[in-house]
Amino acid sequence: MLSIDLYYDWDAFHAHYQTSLAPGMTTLLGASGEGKSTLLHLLGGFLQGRGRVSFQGQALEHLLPYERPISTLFQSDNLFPQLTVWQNVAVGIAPSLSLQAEQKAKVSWALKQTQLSDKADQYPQALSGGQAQRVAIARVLVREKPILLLDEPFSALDPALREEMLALVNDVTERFDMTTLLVSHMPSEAVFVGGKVMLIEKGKIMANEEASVLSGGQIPEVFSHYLRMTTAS
Ligand SMILES: Nc1ncnc2c1ncn2[C@@H]1O[C@H](COP(=O)(O)OP(=O)(O)OP(=O)(O)O)[C@@H](O)[C@H]1O
Repeated sequence: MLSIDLYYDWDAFHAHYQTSLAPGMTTLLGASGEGKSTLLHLLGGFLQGRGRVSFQGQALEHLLPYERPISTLFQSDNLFPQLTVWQNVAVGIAPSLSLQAEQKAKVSWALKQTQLSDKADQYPQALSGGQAQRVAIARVLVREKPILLLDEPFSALDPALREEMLALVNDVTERFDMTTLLVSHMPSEAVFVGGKVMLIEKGKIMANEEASVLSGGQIPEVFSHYLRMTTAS
């Protein structure tokens, strides 16, 4: 269980995130500027907030980003352009890139899982957007961190490819019993991936429900305003 009770202030933005996440997929919805990315940055340790965050009883707030049991995937720029695909994954195990035989086998395994074995020697510039994000997912696999944070990583991809990537994340989450938090501004993504859905407004978690509530006949009132806004825009 990932337990969150975090405060963050920036000018007129006063966030107090209070919730807990069970293993599995959770999609974090909310309009622009409501505080989705801020929450991910606080969890990842890239922003300094106040309060507590713990995973399976272990306090995380004093840990540096690389010490936390967390991998983060951003919208873009997840790869090092000067490194090959293989090296971009290997760097998740050892920044020096000097790997033991067993670790090398793990990189090959992760590339196979993400269907990138034939791209191992290529550089990121030669990849499509979807392939580049798959490399980033392969690195997540070798890092073996139990928490995965995704900040709209597939929003630049076309809808079919986006679904393919979401299915891959879903599969990885299930197989490795991960706790995955996906930032999105598309309610349809929450329905597609299943699991839980959270709604954020002005730095507060307003709802944390089964994602199926968004596809049922009776959508909870708390989501109605947000859904009206997204369908209107
Ligand atoms: N370092 C910062 N510089 C400027 N504004 C900040 C900073 N940190 C937080 N904010 C404010 O925090 C609020 C939340 O921003 P955040 O990026 O988390 O929202 P978001 O829900 O992820 O939006 P979007 O969907 O547009 O990415 C914004 O209103 C923003 O003005």
